[in-house]
Amino acid sequence: MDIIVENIEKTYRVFKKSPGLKASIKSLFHREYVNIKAVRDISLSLRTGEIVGFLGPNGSGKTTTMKMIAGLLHPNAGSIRVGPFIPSERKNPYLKEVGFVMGQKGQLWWDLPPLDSYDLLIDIYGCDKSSTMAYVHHLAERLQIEECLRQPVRMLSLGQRMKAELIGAIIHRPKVLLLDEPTIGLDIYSARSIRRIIREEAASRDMTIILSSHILDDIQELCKRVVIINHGQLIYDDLLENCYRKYMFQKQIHVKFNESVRKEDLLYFNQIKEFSPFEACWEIDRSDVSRIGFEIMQRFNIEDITISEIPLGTVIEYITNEQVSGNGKVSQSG
Ligand SMILES: Nc1ncnc2c1ncn2[C@@H]1O[C@H](COP(=O)(O)OP(=O)(O)OP(=O)(O)O)[C@@H](O)[C@H]1O
Repeated sequence: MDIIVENIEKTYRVFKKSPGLKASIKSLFHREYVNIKAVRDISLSLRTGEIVGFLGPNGSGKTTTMKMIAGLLHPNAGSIRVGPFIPSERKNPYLKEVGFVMGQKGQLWWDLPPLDSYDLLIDIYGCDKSSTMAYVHHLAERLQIEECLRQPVRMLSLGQRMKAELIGAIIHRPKVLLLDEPTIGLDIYSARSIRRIIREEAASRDMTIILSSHILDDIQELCKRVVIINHGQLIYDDLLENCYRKYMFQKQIHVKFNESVRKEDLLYFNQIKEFSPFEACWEIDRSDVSRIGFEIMQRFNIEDITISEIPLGTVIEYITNEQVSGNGKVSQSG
């Protein structure tokens, strides 16, 4: 199912109360509100089956945008269409096509075992009971949480709970999946198995997915395209490979020294990105890396040296800073 978002905006109206008893009493008679502009004029389109990564600092408006696409919030301006549906109308046929995982907030009932919640969800979505339960067990086996399905959710570990939440979010085989920090706080094995299921399920039915994550492995493993949101605005939209290409002409040289060094004594001073007396990191043009690496090794008493690509996190940081300072243009993937 395709998703077309045009010029959406969302402002929250929040009750403002100053601290103290006097202010509390005053607020009983005179309430003051402030407006928080969470999303300002975001436009975006996704083709059926596309998986797009949402990146951006905390509070930049990613969750708010996803909630509007899910139909949980109404935009103050602009429009959203998902396939033939307008999400904010919250019609049942749309709700049956969309799944939402919120890493910070579960949809499973806390005191019930996941199986009981799944039973209720099967009724709510009107799914066929036996084939859906077979699907649940198939997913649980692949996620290795079969033995957890009969324990109350509150007794599960974070990783087990997130896996159970993912099953709950896709139990009705939605065509659109919104994932907001699905691997937050998980160990690498749990995060990896969640990513594997998302990838396989997406491919098996051409699911359109928006994935918001601060875990860059999630983005690198699952998304071909990334969107960066900052202060409620979309500031970048392009293929992930183009993000890399933009900074591919450089590599990083990380050096650990055996003794303390002074920054001003180091070579290629203006290409140093990080420094502490025992460590330094340079960003150097690819063609100069071996020559400069060799010079550093000859000149200093070195414990360790590594040469690597610029990490995605750093690339994203550069792109965000560039867009904010007005040096770059928002890219648009076709
Ligand atoms: N229910 C709400 N009521 C009032 N303000 C809200 C509400 N939800 C979010 N906000 C505010 O809207 C802005 C955007 O928040 P949002 O949760 O969309 O950001 P985010 O990019 O998802 O952040 P994070 O990466 O931390 O999850 C923030 O300033 C936040 O404080």
